[in-house]
Amino acid sequence: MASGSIKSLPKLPSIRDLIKIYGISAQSRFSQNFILDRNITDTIVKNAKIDFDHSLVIEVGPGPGLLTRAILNAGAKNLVAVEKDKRFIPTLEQLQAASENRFKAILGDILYVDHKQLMDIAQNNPANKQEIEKVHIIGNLPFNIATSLLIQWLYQMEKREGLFALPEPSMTLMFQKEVGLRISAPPSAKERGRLSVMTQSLCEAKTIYTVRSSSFVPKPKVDAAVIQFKLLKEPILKSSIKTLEKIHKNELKD
Ligand SMILES: C[S@@+](CC[C@H](N)C(=O)[O-])C[C@H]1O[C@@H](n2cnc3c(N)ncnc32)[C@H](O)[C@@H]1O
Repeated sequence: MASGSIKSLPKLPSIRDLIKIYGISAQSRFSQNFILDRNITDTIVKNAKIDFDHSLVIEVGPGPGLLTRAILNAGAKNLVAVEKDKRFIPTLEQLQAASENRFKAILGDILYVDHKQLMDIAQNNPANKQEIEKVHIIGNLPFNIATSLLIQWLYQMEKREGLFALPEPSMTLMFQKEVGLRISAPPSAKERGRLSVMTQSLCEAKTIYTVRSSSFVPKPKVDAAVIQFKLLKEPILKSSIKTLEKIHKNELKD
């Protein structure tokens, strides 16, 4: 149920039915593993504790849109999603209409999308009545680009570029569990490695939920973990920018 003056979405066809109606089969080149259980998407959004009243929310890879529906039902006022597979655009446009302008989906690649374009869309959103005060990025990430995307964003966070120039950036992102464990590993953990150090030198990173592989359609080989990131007010290791720069330029392989 949405909070405040925001109305819940009207009754919509189920995601399973939409996938059938549009004849959409999951494509591995887009790392498509869908969540079709509403309890899981609702729990992810609840655990993300997003300040919907003041935040622009960006969703990566909405696909058929169950997580998107959960975000809107929880009260998002300004949600912009980037989806690379054009087969989902008609279903996302239906959701856009049902959301009374609170949601806009664009066709694009999250690795290359212009962050200024996302902010312009959000600022021109007729449902947006106030200044954007914060940004929250959320998504069940396509696993094949998840680590590169995180490294790109850490690099941008350190420089406060693009979306990360907005105040108080935070993120709720789903990774393969083993990657999530590395990202959030404390200093004494066996999973601790470069990804943990780079992430935690800039952000507080913690696992807020785990999802079994059997909850996805099609079922991937491994379970998933949802990690919450909050940018630290003062980065711990200022030298991490050098490592990030090298990785960003593909000079290092993780
Ligand atoms: C793991 S699925 C998640 C789908 C949906 N959010 C869910 O939770 O069921 C990843 C989604 O990201 C999309 N995607 C893959 N690569 C992308 C990219 N580079 N930019 C934006 N979206 C991408 C896929 O088409 C797919 O919809």
